[in-house]
Amino acid sequence: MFSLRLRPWLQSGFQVCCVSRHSAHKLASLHKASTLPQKKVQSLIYPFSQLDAYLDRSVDRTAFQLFHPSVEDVMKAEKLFCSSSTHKIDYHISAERMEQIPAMKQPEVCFIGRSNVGKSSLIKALFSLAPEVEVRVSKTPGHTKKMNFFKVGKSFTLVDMPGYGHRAPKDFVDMVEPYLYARKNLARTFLLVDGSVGLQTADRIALEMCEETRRPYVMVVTKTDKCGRGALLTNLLNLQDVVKTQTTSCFPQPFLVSSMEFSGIYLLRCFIAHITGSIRLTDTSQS
Ligand SMILES: Nc1nc2c(ncn2[C@@H]2O[C@H](COP(=O)(O)OP(=O)(O)OP(=O)(O)O)[C@@H](O)[C@H]2O)c(=O)[nH]1
Ligand SMILES: [Mg+2]
Repeated sequence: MFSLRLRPWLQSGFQVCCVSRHSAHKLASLHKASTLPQKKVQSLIYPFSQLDAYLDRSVDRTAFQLFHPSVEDVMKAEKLFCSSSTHKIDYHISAERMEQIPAMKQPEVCFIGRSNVGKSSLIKALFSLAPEVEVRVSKTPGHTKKMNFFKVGKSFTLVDMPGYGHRAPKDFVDMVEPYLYARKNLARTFLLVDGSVGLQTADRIALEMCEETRRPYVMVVTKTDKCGRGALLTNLLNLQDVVKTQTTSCFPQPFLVSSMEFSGIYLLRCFIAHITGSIRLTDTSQS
């Protein structure tokens, strides 16, 4: 069904990545990345721009570009992700139960998703400008066992959650659900879905759980470097249809990221800075 919405000449074998993994570590900062050709910088900041050309003209693109800040705003947000003596980015605490988490004033955002979907890798990529912050990632599903809190100065807190599904902690639901329902300063939940395999049954269950909480959440499509454009677009359109027809609290724009190649990381930093009230966007009328 979705193939009708892709350009017929799209070959699914083409990789989405535009940057070799070799140079990926240099891309932690947009300042450094801006030495790359303009077109590459654009597609690193706004990953959807790479896919746009492969979509049939009949497809409505609006939802994919709702949050489209200026490069200046993206740069402004980047500063928040750099540690300094007055703005420390630090691991804060780990907890297995809601009662173990102290109340905090600063807004919080959390990352949930299936085991191995790339939650910890995404937080590590977001914190790549503060490499002293240790975020553990692993090839083995079920690696993150507790809710891990990271403070970004006095601006906001990021929470890395254990995954659900394969090898998830047995008490995952007891651990995470009360947090999603009751955490007062939770500004947004980011629900991660693996872009190379698309929406799975466990993802649909998580989506329902997010809907039940009636709190705002956002879909993040991970590992966009891992499959061809055809497969990624098919999975993305499928997800978009689910968001459009079956959700009420989900932000209509899914965020595309590759934590390996930093694509989409700058935009997500800016979105987090924006929704936590940490920056004021200068100009959205042109976007
Ligand atoms: N190709 C590719 N691999 C990725 C990406 N993000 C994560 N991975 C890989 O996916 C595996 C799992 O990554 P994690 O970040 O530990 O996943 P997680 O969701 O935190 O997993 P749990 O803590 O077990 O729930 C690791 O081998 C990562 O290197 C990505 O953007 N691209
Ligand atoms: Mg993890």
